[in-house]
Amino acid sequence: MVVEDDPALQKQMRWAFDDYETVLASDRESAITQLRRHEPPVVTMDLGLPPDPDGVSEGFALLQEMLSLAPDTKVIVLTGQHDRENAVRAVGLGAYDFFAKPFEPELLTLTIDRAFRLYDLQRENTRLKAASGAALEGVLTRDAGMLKVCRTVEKVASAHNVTVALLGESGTGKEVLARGLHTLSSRAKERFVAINCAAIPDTLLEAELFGYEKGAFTGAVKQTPGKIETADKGTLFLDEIGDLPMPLQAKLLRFLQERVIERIGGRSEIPVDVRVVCATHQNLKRLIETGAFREDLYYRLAEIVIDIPPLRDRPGDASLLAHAFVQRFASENGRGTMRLSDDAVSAIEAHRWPGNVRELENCVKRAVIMAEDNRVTAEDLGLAAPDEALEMLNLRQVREAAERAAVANVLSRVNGNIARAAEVLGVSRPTLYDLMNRFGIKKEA
Ligand SMILES: Nc1ncnc2c1ncn2[C@@H]1O[C@H](COP(=O)(O)OP(=O)(O)OP(=O)(O)O)[C@@H](O)[C@H]1O
Repeated sequence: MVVEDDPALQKQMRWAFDDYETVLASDRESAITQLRRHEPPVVTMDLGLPPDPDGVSEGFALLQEMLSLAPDTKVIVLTGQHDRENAVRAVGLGAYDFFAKPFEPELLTLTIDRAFRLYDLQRENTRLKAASGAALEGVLTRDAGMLKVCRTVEKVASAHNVTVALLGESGTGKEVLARGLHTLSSRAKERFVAINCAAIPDTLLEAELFGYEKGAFTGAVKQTPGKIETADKGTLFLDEIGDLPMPLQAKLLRFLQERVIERIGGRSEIPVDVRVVCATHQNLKRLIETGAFREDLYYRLAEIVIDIPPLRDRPGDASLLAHAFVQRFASENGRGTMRLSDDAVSAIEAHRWPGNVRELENCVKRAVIMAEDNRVTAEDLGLAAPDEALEMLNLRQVREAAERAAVANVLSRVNGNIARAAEVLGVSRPTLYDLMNRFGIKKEA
């Protein structure tokens, strides 16, 4: 798409880019309409657009609107000569590149070619990721919320000193994500050391975390480094951090501030370089209110907070995971190929899974052993088969329901304005009328 308000220049650009299919727009409104309708991979845009052709306010407003509607679009901003400031600002906002006017068409074409290539590669990458089902090593999901969590983990991984708090119900995959984070980080070659603060008695936890010198207490027969020290250069995963007793909270806070530890009974300070990832199913904010968790420690631990959705809020994931677990346990148990019956899949999708992925994993493990033949039924899983027939869920029906909801929603938001609704939905007015007819939606309703 070429966004340019000067008709002569518009024509010249269309001619210069005749290798591409080009759509034109001359102001913000028409550009957004075209963006919605054609989803152009690459956009060139002038910053000076009416009603502010000599300023940049309209151009920047359009740039931001386009990138929030279609973040993958590669936008090349055309600026005035020597207008470095606006060029840098545009790239800072997410523009792909900038070019000073007047431009040489051959040079701009090279940049456009590159933008197309990048767009295609990113598309392919997204497609491959979706196809393999592996959003992050060890993490299976197709749910948008969970995929977003994975993207956040990927981003945070490269900031190798930032502490991360993973919050979510039991069994949602906090440890899997912590391991994924470690594997993607520059610390991947070093150790990933996990410790469950709830599983170790308070009296032993300090020794476990900080280590001890020989003779520090009865039974301390030899010098022993703690988990923090063992994780040096790597990642320390503190699971169930909400269960850390108060005195140890103070000690952990001191470590996070100073980055040195002292073993129990030791005299020297040992510097340790670790990234700390912690997790809990508890509500830390509430623990802080009741005085059970230190607020200052929370802010040290939770530089980045990642909320993990429970399995019941990830539509489709339960059956995706169940199919994968069936394959894994069938081959581990030497049962060849096994599959889930239709009623089993329906029952899995209908169940609420209070214990999340762990509960599902255990349920499938047991069912694979219990199954009479190579089919795992709802009964093997110990779940009631819901009445809902599988045929109810065909794609056409789902698509139609989604289309109907979108049309109705947009129409009510634009107060029945057909032209505006068609624009937002990226369809022509006749198409919108067809859709309304088909779904029996009235303009006024
Ligand atoms: N998205 C996923 N894909 C594949 N396996 C998963 C996924 N999420 C969790 N699992 C598996 O489910 C089990 C529980 O996951 P994990 O131990 O990471 O949960 P958790 O949130 O740390 O649980 P807890 O709070 O009880 O410690 C593990 O066996 C893990 O391998």
